[in-house]
Amino acid sequence: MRIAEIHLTPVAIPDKPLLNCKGVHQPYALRTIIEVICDDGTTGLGESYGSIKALEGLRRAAPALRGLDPFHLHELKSRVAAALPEGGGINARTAVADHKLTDVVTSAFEVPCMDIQGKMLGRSVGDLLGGAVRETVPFSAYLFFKFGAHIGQDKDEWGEVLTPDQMVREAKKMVADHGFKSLKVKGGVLHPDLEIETMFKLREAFPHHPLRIDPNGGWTVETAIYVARRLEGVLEYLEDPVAGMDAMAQVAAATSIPLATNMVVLEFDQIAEAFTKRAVKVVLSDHHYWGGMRASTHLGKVCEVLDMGISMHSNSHLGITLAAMVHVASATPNLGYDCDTHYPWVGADVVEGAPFVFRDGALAVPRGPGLGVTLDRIRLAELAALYEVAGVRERDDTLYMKQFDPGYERRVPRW
Ligand SMILES: O=C([O-])C(=O)C[C@H](O)[C@@H](O)C(=O)[O-]
Ligand SMILES: [Mg+2]
Repeated sequence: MRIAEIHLTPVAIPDKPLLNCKGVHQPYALRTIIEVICDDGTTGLGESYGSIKALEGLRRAAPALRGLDPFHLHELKSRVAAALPEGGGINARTAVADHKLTDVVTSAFEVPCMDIQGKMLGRSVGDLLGGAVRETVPFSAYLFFKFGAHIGQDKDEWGEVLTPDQMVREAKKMVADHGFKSLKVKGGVLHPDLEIETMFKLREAFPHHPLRIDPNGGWTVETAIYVARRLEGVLEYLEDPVAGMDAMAQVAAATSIPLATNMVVLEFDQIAEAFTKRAVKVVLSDHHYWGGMRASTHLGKVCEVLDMGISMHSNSHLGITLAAMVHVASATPNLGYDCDTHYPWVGADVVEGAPFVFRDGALAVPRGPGLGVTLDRIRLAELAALYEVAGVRERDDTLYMKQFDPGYERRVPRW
């Protein structure tokens, strides 16, 4: 059995005007849907970034994968590395949010290859990753401050969320809709004192929910230490309060709150430094840039050995990604925190039916062979058509923010 064909379909998904320290989400988030078809007709599904750089990498690598045995995942990586242009090779960082293009592209094709393997064997991807150690995977509510509406559109169902009380209202809706048992706030948006007040109000409204805040490196070391001192005993972890490993180490030394990251530890080479400098206590995995689903479970093992915790990062995504995330989470024994997901913010999908319904904040691990999801061609065609008219080709939260506030400047740190 060999790979015969690969189809790459960029899609646009309607998104909400969610705020972060760089700006605001555009009306559409971009993804690429990947279909890998073997010579016997077995098809594997994947989902990755939709940026120009990622698409370019996927398009370059795809022809080099023809003839590959879908079980040969080491060869997959070497073929991908060889197919990417110099500078996009194994050691080069890229515009894909600073991730190695080789890892991004390898991962994008590893998922459909493992979907194919599972379909051939009649086993789930979780089984191929060592077997699920849990039948359901818990997620946290991913809470955002947000504008009430996109430019030129009517107010969305969530309305404006720009105050601590409005955030509590958003959290109540998220929890009522999906039953989440922990709460993550995207911070770095309002003045830190208001974000501290937000966390206290969430604590009051949800006395038993673990809480986290993630300003994406948007605070100075001084601000981060100030916030951490105020929130001692309130947070389960503080995610990327500051930018850079040394700054993280400075903050870590000043607080007992564990620091988590998806910004300073993005690849295996960075773990030793984070460990030595005691900069990070919890690493957020993400199969899209850690090199795939298998690599993500290996990351779990490394964290276990180093006595670090492991959690899971997300970006705006659809159901194929969610299936992969759930399988990885199910097969990572030491995953000790509820995973992130943007899924509740996305009002569309490309998979058939509604396979992902949160119960008590958790998703059942799909049982079907492979990933356990089926492509809905009508939905795929709709989102592919949306990509053509969306007018968005790159994520640029700052550029879009300038449409709301022409004087807005991106500053890191912001506060
Ligand atoms: O944990 C994180 O850093 C993220 O989820 C990154 C995302 O890009 C988030 O900041 C967003 O969607 O605005
Ligand atoms: Mg983060």
